[in-house]
Amino acid sequence: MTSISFDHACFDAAIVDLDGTMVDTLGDFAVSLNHMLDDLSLPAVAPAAIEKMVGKGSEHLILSALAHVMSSGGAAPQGADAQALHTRAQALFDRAWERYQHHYLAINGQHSAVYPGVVEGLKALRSRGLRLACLTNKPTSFAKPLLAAKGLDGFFDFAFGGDAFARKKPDPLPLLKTCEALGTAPARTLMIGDSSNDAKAARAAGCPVVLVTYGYNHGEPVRGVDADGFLDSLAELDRAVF
Ligand SMILES: O=C(O)COP(=O)(O)O
Ligand SMILES: [Mg+2]
Repeated sequence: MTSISFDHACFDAAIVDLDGTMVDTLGDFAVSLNHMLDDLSLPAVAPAAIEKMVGKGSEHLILSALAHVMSSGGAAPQGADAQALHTRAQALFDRAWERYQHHYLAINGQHSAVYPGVVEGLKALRSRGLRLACLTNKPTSFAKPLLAAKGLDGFFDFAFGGDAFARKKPDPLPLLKTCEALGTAPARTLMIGDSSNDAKAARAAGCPVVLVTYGYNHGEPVRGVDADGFLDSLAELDRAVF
């Protein structure tokens, strides 16, 4: 159940996160990363480990996966060992990114599913006259075909990826730029996400923020994050926000 209640007159627009909020993309991440690791003759990484690495963009995801398998998936090394591991992972980055991009674009959406309640929630927001933008940390070239493949693109006036602006969430810049594109004030633009990244960016930008309880929050309980409310399904937006 939801613990929020907003008057719809509070909002002119909503900014909606993609991975972990609208689409469960863990399968796409696992397939693409493991093809990439195989191309580099490195061992595979389990989806449970990948889930904790998602949300901070592709560069972070690739470096985390490389470091994870290069440390044999054991306890994260500390201090000088961690630095040495990061340097080794960084040395493989360019080749890894090229392989990852190749594989991701080849399978984009095939191992992913729209979460229950998403379409109902987006329809409710639109029917109240809110403008919508999708704002994700994944590259725009991955995000746009994914939204189209899942039939979600028609809801959005804009779709911006992690490479659309100079900095990614949790920096407030992408939210402020998205509000600018939408022509709405941050205080009247609701952020809907699944992680502390979304909430921190929203707080710093001055946007109200609600988080879904089913996504990826870097392996931490999402209800511990500072947000204005939590939703078990975007379908709850119909009752919670209006
Ligand atoms: O890190 C990613 O690629 C996913 O990011 P998102 O949760 O902002 O959509
Ligand atoms: Mg997310």
